[in-house]
Amino acid sequence: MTQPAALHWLSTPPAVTNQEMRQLAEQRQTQLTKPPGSLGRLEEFAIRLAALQNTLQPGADRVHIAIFAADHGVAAEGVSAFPQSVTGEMIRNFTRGGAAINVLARALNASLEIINLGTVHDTQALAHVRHCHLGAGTANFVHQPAMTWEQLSQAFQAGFETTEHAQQTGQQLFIGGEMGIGNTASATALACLLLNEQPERLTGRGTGLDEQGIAHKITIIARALSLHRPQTDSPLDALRRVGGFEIAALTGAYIHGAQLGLPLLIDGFISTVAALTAEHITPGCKDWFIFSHQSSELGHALVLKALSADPLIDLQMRLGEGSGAAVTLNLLRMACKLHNEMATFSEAQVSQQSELS
Ligand SMILES: O=C(O)c1ccc[n+]([C@@H]2O[C@H](COP(=O)([O-])O)[C@@H](O)[C@H]2O)c1
Ligand SMILES: Cc1cc2nc[nH]c2cc1C
Repeated sequence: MTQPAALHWLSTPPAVTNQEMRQLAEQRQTQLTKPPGSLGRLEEFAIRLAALQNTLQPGADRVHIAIFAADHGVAAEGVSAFPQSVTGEMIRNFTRGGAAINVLARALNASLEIINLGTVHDTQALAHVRHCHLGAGTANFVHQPAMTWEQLSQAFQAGFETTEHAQQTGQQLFIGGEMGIGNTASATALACLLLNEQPERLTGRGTGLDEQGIAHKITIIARALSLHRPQTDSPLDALRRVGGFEIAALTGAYIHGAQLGLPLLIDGFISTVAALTAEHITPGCKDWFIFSHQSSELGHALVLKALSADPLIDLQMRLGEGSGAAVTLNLLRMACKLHNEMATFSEAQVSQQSELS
């Protein structure tokens, strides 16, 4: 089977960012009571959000966080430091409020949604989880494509619905997160296909492999690439062959968010590979991405570079769950407050003239 007609929406171009609003916001920054440029990158964050939100009063108060979870067939190859059962166990933890992202979402007063795209252990009995069961995890991509076209299409649909709902409920910003044991192997293989890279340059520790574990993970990814590389004919096909359900759903959420003109705060390595995939499938999506942090996963720096991204912070985090993005939210909120609430030189009757001019 080839690409299903249900994916026709992927060819809708991303929304256009408002350059006039960007100029107005830049102008306002020069009028605020501070030496020009003295708020450093905070100035750029507010200017960027003003252009994306099409307003001189940008904000990041109404934020929706969606965590996409799924299992990976490639976990059978011993590519993670943790057993596959942890994906389902962490979904239960999310529903009980005990994971890092629960704590952050509460502290930030952000809404949090958990979507299970397909795990080995059934979580149907859990309340507060959106179930989109596409299978008991993906197939092992060392031997065959991870997904069928139908599964890929359904994962995209789950992502599409998530950003559609975020937009309809008036969110100012969207954070996508992921959880899935084995998904750094999947994201690494996908980045290798999209960027024509070798796995040695991108493969990292994930949840905590040692050097021997990393060497084995590289061998597994290299084997998968030798199977899929000659047959892969598009970024969408690359995602179907070596991606995961949650990576596909995130990619769909990003593409539709960009089409809607919803600013998207991108988390760590796996989320950035989904963002890269979105940009390869629907060029121009990256105008809507704000890269939150640089993860300590080896491949993240290279994938960020491929997107010409300069993330807000580097705290050497490597958790996933949207946690790095959530941690940067207060920076964006402060940037917006400063932009919106500081007095201008004329309002405060402060001399704007520099001695040098
Ligand atoms: O976001 C990151 O940069 C990141 C880096 C390494 C690991 N993770 C998380 O760890 C899990 C994948 O690690 P692994 O070793 O099982 O492939 C998955 O649940 C991710 O959310 C996340
Ligand atoms: C415990 C645990 C929590 C996580 N959250 C995201 N990925 C994870 C991986 C593990 C192993």
